[in-house]
Amino acid sequence: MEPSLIGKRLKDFTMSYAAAETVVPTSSWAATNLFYVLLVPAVLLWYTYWRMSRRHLYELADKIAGPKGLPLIGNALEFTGGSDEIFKRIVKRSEEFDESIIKVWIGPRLLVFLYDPRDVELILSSHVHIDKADEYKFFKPWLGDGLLISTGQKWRSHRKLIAPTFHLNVLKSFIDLFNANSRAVVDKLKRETGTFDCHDYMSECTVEILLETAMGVSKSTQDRSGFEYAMAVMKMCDILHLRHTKIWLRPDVLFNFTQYAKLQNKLLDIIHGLTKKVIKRKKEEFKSGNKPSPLVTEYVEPSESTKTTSVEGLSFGQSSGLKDDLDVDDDAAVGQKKRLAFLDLLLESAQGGVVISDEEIKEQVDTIMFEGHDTTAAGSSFFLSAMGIHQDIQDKVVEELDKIFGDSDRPATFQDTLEMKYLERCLMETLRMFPPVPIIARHLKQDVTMPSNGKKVPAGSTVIIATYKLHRREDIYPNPEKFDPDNFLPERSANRHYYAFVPFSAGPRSCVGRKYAMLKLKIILSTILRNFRVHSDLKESDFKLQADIILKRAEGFKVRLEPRKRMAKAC
Ligand code: HEM
Repeated sequence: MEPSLIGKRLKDFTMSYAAAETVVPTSSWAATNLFYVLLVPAVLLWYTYWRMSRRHLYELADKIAGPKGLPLIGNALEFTGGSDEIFKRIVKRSEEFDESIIKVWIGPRLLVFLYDPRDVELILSSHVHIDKADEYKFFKPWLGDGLLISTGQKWRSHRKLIAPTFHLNVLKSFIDLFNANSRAVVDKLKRETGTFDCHDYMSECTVEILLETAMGVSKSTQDRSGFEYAMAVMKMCDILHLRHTKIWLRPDVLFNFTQYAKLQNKLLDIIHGLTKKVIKRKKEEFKSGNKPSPLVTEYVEPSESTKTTSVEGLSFGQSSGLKDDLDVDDDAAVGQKKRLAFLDLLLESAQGGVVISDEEIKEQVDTIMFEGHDTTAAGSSFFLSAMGIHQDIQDKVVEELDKIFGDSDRPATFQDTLEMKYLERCLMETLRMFPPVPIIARHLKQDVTMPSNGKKVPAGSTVIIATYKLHRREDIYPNPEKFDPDNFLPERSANRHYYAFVPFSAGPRSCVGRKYAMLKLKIILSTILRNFRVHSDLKESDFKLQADIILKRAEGFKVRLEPRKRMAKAC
């Protein structure tokens, strides 16, 4: 090619390139503009459609009292600050309203708080409103589809399988282990000379008891992982609470970019590490031919197939008029009935892979380990705090214990726990004032008219049973801020609405560990009080309460112990 021709082509190319350079930005600018011009009406259209599809929800919500919110974010700003500040603010804000049904918007989510026993009964006793609220989904990476979260047929069949493993006859067989662990914690507490946080001890002790009883892992094979596990659970609850209250942490796409997601993964490694280890160990025992032996073998008469299993005069943490599947032995099978501990039963059921899969076992073990330890650790720590404050009440508990045990250092029997009537009232009063699970949330699939004021709570909303508020209603508990165990005298309880006291929830989704918790707590707490006088430098009004899923004292459960003259011998 001639150089002049090459030069011309090059010139043409440079010119057309330069022209293209000016054309492309112009067309891309136009395309971008067009995109935005179309996007804005599309978003507006979608928003209008979304609002219209929720018109019914807004109409009914408008009729429910509640604090005024801001556009788009609603009342989300009420949930800023530390956990204790949020708790205090929400309780205070609720006092501004006379009504016992209060709405709150967190962004587009409508939450309706209930604290009238009639409304609480309608929700908790229902077999329809059993779906857990969307807020529970943050538990999924941890608890999977365990009993706490699952719903429908899966929940029903697993509940039927698991509830009998907390039957009273099974619990009675745990008494020796409850006693041995209670004495072990007393030994550890002897190290404390000044003020300390008793929650750490209660946490470790309840994890160890759960491992030995429900999971059937003997003490000799346990290691320090129990304490590490308990601490990891506490931090996990902090993260879940953050996701409940901070609107921007709710979507996974945003959460996964935060440091909390990284921390959550680390904590889950510790938590699942323990549960996997427990299951593996049990499976190996199974394989080596060491089949689980039944804890008890009962003979069930044909006529007794629907007998109740409650004990006269003992309500196990709920109003004595209430009954749930833990009170009714509705197994139709007659003849010999072998009762297995929780994990033994799950593994045996899984042998054929029909009733429950390996993954489901893991989910249930995670659920029982969490629900079974953090709640009782908080309950027992609040009890000790209350005893430290009310020396006169503590004296009465000890007087009762002296009557039962005299000078003896013997371990407690089941019969002894039945006689701990005053201690039980103190425990119930603790659970009234400081319910370890301060709220219970359900998702409504249909509109529900509340009996207390006839208002309709719309389908699609989250109803929250505000147990903490319900338990402090002045019209039900005169002087509700006062720690008064006599609130649970039979004559006072008899005049109260059954659903005015629901620390363990109630109805079909009540706590499966209710009887286990009450029995275990009576043995641990009586053993501690037989050995120590508890002191507290703070009053209840000084407590900084926070509700990171489980109700806690933000400043820690600070108490002091003074050895009693007569010390129970350690086993
Ligand atoms: C003081 C101790 C305890 C308290 C206050 C307590 C309270 C509660 C409450 C309020 C619920 C209902 C939660 C909801 O619906 O969101 C619940 C459910 C549950 N609790 Fe407990 N709990 C305690 C101890 C235990 C123990 C010791 C275990 C097991 C060993 C346990 C296992 C469960 C399970 C599996 C559920 C889910 C039941 C279902 O949905 O069918 N809890 N508990």
